Amino acid sequence: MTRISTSTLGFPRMGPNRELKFSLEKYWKGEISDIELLNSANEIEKSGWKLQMEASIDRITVGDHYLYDMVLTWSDNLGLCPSRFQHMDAGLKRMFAMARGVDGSEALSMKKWITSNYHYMVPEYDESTVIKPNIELYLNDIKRGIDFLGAQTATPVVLGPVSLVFFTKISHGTDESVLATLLPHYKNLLATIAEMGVAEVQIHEPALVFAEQNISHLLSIAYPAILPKQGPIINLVSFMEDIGEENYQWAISQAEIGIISLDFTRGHTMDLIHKFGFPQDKTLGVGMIDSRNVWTIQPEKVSEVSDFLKAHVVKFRIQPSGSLQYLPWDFSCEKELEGHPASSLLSFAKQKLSEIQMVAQVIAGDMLLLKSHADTWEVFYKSVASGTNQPNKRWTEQDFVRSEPFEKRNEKQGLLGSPLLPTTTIGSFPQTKEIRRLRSQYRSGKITKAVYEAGIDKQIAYAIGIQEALGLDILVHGEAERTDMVEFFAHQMTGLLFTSNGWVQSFGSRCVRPPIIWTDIQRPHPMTVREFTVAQELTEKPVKGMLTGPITILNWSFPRIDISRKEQAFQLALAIRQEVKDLETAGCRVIQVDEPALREGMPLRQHGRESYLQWAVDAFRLATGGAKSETQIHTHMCYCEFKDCMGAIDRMDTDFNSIENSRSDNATLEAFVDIGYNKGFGPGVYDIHSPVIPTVDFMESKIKGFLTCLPVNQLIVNPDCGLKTRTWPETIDSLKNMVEATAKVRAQILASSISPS
Ligand code: MET
Ligand SMILES: [Zn+2]
Repeated sequence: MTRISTSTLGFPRMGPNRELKFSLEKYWKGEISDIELLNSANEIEKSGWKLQMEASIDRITVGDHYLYDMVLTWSDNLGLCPSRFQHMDAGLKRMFAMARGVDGSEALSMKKWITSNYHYMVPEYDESTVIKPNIELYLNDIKRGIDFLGAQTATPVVLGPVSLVFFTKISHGTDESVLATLLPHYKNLLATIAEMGVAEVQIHEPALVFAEQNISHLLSIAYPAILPKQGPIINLVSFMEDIGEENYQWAISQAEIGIISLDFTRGHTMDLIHKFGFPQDKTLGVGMIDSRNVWTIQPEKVSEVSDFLKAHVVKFRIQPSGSLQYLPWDFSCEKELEGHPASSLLSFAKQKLSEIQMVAQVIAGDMLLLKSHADTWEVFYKSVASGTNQPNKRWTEQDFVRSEPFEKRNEKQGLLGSPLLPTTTIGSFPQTKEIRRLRSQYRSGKITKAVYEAGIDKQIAYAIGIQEALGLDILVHGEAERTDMVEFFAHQMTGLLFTSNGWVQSFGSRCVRPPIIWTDIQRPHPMTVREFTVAQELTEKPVKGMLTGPITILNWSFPRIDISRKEQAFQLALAIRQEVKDLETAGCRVIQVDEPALREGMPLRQHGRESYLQWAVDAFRLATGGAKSETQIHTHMCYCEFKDCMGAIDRMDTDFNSIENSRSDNATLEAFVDIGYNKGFGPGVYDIHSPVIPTVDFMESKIKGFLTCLPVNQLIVNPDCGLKTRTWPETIDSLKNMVEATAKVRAQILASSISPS
């Protein structure tokens, strides 16, 4: 059997026990120095290299152990720095200032990374930006990689120039002009790397998958200008989707590109190869090991790709579909899952390395190995009731529709006793040390359930007291009992698994532990009714029931790969639907079902979008459609572009929609106005990520601005998102100003000094 070679495209950066998170947080507090931070990061990187070496991976990436985010590091490497940070010397302090803001200089904005729950920092290029590379640290990292792994194995990663331009917000010049400024520096960089003697360089061009946004002219300008005629083989890397016909044809025609790495887990990569062929003199990087899901590859997929490669491709290698950064580090730490029926099929980053080798061996002809892999799946199937076993008719057409249209519901609901422009918040209040201690003591069995619940109730009472004192109109219980808005619900449903150490980076030092859907989902008991009741008994004002929607739970979990996402979303929706009923029975008049991840799950390409939005919105409607007309259903969404899914948002048919708005220059608000959105609407009046207290004037003018395009009875006043990352003093001061700003606008309306449209 010939051996098939293997490669990786990146490894988790946080470390086996989130070491990087803790080092970063110490560094930001000034407790450790630059050197100490770098030493800690280098140790983590080395342990990742070791695992990959032990798994005999042929090409292992180096220079990609980003301390915060790849796009941020690369913009910093090249000196892409907006004017407000230029007073700082290049280096770690400046890079973190760009990520987190400093001395009143607002941080770069943060966006969700290509259909995932990872976030990147948006680089900015303004009139004062001078491209001035600062790559000493990077070259040092490469050198360490070569010393550790050898020049044949160590494979430097570079973020490609076209992607860097594509992701940059350019306020001075054009894509072409910024690209032209960058190219000489890329050329030098690649020449410098070539001199270091490595066998291969990976140029990551994530922008390639945005095939509908025509970047091929940028590619054609960039690549001839930067690639060295001699030196390491160039591996052009893409992930998250196929790269579309135009980009594919461009890539296969580039003589200087020796390897093309494509995603075989999403999109239609095989169709592209089928249609246009794959050149015999190039190597195909077959990204068939899913870097975004913990489930091990299905045997049918191995056979399908294997047959395809034999028929169409001469030279290829096996690799993950993208960086393994979207996965936790090592499944074997999950002692509590030992012996679980799913455990032999779950693979974290370390296990993915063996999976790569397993697949490579099967494709090289080891059919016994394939058989034993198929047997593992069979054993699993025999031991679980899978989603396909559920009876078909679990819902009827009517279950997706509220019993009356919005106008009728609106009449019945009124403003629930609130005045004009009701004020509210998005759900969570500051997660103090005390709350975190309470939860962790309960988790570890140090305190009883009764003591824990009494502690939570104290927090609820405090939150209600504050809201009453501030004069807010629709109150929340504050979410003190929730570590995370998905984990909290998933924990109480059957069919989902939890890890104790399965952390994945979401942004900066923040990590999440996505649940793993392993079998049918059910909700055996009410999940939120106790806390709601405690809160509602303390006040005459309406308390919002607070739920996470089915699409967000699905998108922030690792779903089963052999059951459709739609089926899994509907199962989650039915569970939420029961909760809505129980909240109503407990006297809840307003229920907010959060869907911040609706947009993020939307496929990149137009043709996939419609069907996704169809079932995603259906799932939301299945979750909420059973609510009585008198029950006001709210939703909340944040930190994404809404413009291209407005129809879907309208179809969700919620009574109110509170959305994040302040970081986007009212663009979101305009998008709602443009489609003639006629339901209740709460565009955020202040940015909750900033420690700055918004002034009364600032919010008063925001609200008045909203009133120039929306009728007053359609508006609700709220911050951008939940307040759990803020402190109580900040929260109180900000909300006090928000209520005061609202009161001023109300008074002006009543005195008719402004006439709402
Ligand atoms: C990311 S959206 C967060 C919504 C949630 N209800 C909260 O207030 O934290
Ligand atoms: Zn939010």
